[in-house]
Amino acid sequence: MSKYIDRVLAEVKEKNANEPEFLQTVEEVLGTLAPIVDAHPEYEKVALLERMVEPERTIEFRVPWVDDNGQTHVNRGYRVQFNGAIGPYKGGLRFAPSVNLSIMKFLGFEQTFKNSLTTLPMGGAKGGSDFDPNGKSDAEVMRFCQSFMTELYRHIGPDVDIPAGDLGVGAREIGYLYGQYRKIRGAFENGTITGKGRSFGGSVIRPEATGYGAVYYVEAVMKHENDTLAGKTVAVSGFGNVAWGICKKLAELGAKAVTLSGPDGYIYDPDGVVTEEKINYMLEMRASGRNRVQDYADKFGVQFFPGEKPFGQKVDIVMPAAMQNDVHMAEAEKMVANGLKYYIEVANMPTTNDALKYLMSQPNMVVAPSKAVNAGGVLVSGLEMSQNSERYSWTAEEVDSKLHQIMTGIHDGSAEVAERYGLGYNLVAGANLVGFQKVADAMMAQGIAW
Ligand SMILES: NC(=O)C1=CN([C@@H]2O[C@H](COP(=O)(O)OP(=O)(O)OC[C@H]3O[C@@H](n4cnc5c(N)ncnc54)[C@H](O)[C@@H]3O)[C@@H](O)[C@H]2O)C=CC1
Ligand SMILES: O=C(O)CCC(=O)C(=O)O
Repeated sequence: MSKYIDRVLAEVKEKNANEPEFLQTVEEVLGTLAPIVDAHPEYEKVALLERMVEPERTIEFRVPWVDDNGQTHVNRGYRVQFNGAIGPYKGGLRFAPSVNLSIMKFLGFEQTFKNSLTTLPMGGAKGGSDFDPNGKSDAEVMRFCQSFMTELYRHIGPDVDIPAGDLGVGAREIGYLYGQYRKIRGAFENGTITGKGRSFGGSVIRPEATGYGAVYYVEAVMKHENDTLAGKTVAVSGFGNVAWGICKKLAELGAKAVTLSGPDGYIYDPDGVVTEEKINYMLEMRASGRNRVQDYADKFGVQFFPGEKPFGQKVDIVMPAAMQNDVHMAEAEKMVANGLKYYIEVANMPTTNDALKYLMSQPNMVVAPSKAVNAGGVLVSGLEMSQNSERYSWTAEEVDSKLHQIMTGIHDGSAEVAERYGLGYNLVAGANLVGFQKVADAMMAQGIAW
């Protein structure tokens, strides 16, 4: 690794010692950038990396709300506007008790390179709150969203910053957030939020986009490996929005997800989550707010493994699609022992750095990085922004074909750049190098404005 990268990493560790998730992603990304950074000694003089690891702006605010019993609660809200060099800030909002500044910064940093990979003009941001929508009534979620937006609105706009959903924020929350934004702004400025309902400017395929995009990426991997998706078994974790899109597209293409998971454990369904009834039931489980995957096992009479993760099942493909750091060394060792060939990250940073390195060191394993694999969500959000600007809606075929084409391009572009730098079929390094280069070029061209 270059001396410059080493120095910046050491400084980041010192400055952000209490932000483990942020340090983890910075270490992972910077650890792959030497081929470009070494070829550009001019980066050091203008402190390009030092600027890239510091958010342009971090907003932290109080979110008071009243529950159904009249009791007031206070949560903490965040928006981290990480890097706006290639476009307005763009990235989702996460509502989960685990949300803190470290998690917001890791997600904003990742989002910057992911958005660059999509080829669309979007900078990187992330936001959210330590509010847990699970177990809350609709009215409580609405009051929370209204209070959250009452502060957030002054920091966002169609050319400034465009939030969307992420973990814990789906169509319902986006509706409430946009309703309050419209009220405060006094204008139908729907290009400020994506993931909206169809009746007020949402794009077709946005709910499915992250999962569909991930499967399109897997198709491109299969093509590279002279293999096919049809007939493959897949271990999926999570049962939320992204897992749902994955299951739908896999079923359509003749493969099957055989596991789903939640905080309570995982289910194993040997027939696959392939029928319309099972796939639709995932939506019901998510909407119930119970956050329990055991309900699937009870309804369809399949095995439930309480307190366990699904990664030890012998399958053809593993796709973690729930939380960060779901896969540690113990899970990685099980996958290797099972002879797994395809490890496809979907959730943001689902793998610890030591487990990721271990998996990447296996000669017969293909490892695909989340910032490329899950880019379909923000990509269709970008297409939603285009449609809102045009005041026009594209058809499902138009959106889906753009999604398919760009996801294939993300895979092929990452593979090509990794080969060019002599790294072989290294999709992790390839994605980082492609994502970084565009942001670096834009920052260099814009001077030391930030
Ligand atoms: N929604 C989107 O468009 C995008 C989401 N992502 C990432 O994909 C992942 C999943 O997001 P969504 O499906 O949107 O969220 P979601 O809120 O719809 O679902 C999250 C899932 O994770 C499960 N989960 C929560 N805590 C868990 C735990 N401790 N152990 C195991 N499972 C747990 C929940 O039960 C739920 O099934 C997240 O990492 C998110 O950042 C990435 C790109 C876009
Ligand atoms: O659609 C978006 O803007 C957000 C997507 C997102 O949060 C992500 O890519 O992690």
